[in-house]
Amino acid sequence: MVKKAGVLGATGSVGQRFILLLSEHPDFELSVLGASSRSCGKKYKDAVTWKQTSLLPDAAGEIVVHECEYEKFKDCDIVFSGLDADFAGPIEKQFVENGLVVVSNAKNYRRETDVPLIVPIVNVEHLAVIDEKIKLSEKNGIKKPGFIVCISNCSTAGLVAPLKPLIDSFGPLDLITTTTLQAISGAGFSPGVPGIDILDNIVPYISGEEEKIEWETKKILGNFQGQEFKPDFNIKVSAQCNRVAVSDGHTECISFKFANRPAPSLEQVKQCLKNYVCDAYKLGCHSAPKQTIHVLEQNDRPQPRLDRERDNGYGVSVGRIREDPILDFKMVVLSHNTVIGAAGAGILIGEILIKKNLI
Ligand SMILES: NC(=O)C1=CN([C@@H]2O[C@H](COP(=O)(O)OP(=O)(O)OC[C@H]3O[C@@H](n4cnc5c(N)ncnc54)[C@H](OP(=O)(O)O)[C@@H]3O)[C@@H](O)[C@H]2O)C=CC1
Ligand SMILES: N[C@@H](CC(=O)OP(=O)(O)O)C(=O)O
Repeated sequence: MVKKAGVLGATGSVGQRFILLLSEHPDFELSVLGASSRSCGKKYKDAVTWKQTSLLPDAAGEIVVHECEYEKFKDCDIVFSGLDADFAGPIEKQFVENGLVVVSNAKNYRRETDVPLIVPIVNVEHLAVIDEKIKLSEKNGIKKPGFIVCISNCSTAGLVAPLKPLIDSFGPLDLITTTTLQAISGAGFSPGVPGIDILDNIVPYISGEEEKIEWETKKILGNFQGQEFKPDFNIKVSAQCNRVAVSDGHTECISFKFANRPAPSLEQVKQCLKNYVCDAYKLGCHSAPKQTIHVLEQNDRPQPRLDRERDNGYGVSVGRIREDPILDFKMVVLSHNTVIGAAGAGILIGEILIKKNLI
């Protein structure tokens, strides 16, 4: 059965990507849109400053935008949130308390010990916590409890995607370093990155980003007991983040060292990444990438403009895999920040929730 979907923050960078991905999606019907009081009461086509390279879908353009009040969304089976993090906290909390299922891009609840932080091509197993939550609520007489699932930071998604299969095959990592080259769309549209700052330039600072990558990686690569997540604090992660003049697609130069000796060979690392099939694909999810990790052998790839659309933006590209004279290996990773790093991840999580009968 097709599920009714709402979108919070529908006019923003992530929200617009949600609109594109939900229009003509076989599992979801786009039904309610929410944004700030600046947009509410207007048709979506009049409220939004559309910045996607695909045209605004006609049907979505006619939907009237509401304020982000849960009553307006009460018929939704799932609500995807692309809200500005300054406002997401209380809004999403109120939605969950009133029985709604929220899949959020905002950072506000990512560190809660009982909230799954999901990269849907990496740690689907963490959704077991939701299963437990639902069973417990049902025992207490609550039929359809609300819950929230958080989507990770976009650079964190690109980092953990190739590392998880390596950990599964060769054991834990000891050290990880990443230097990011992040696209402009990652900074959102209100106000967004001013042209004068980014043209002919690189900005070597993104507020809060390094801390998020360093912490979220440990939760996603960690475990859970009962309903509580146990981040893997044994992994040491160091991130340096830069904004570059690219529209979409975050690039990361990553180095890493395994905890166990001897480390695998270069060939074993490449083969492991090539062979990885994510659980979402095994579940038969519509948007799951057929090839989760694209291992590129050309010396000058991946490149954002050429490689970000692999598997419709749900696949991650990895190139220049080589031995590292300080750590074990280094490589360059490219992931689409608003697809597998944000809205696409949300949609894929929604598809997984359906497959697992959690919505
Ligand atoms: N861009 C990316 O690649 C990624 C973004 N994220 C996260 O996703 C979220 C959205 O980011 P992004 O799309 O880039 O941000 P934008 O600034 O582009 O969009 C923000 C959205 O929030 C709405 N909004 C702002 N204030 C309010 C309010 N007071 N009440 C209700 N709605 C409000 C805006 O509506 P209006 O147009 O009416 O002002 C707009 O729809 C953020 O939490 C961000 O950190 C996460 C991963 C990646
Ligand atoms: N900070 C990211 C996007 C983002 O908003 O991340 P988060 O959801 O972790 O706040 C970027 O600039 O590219």
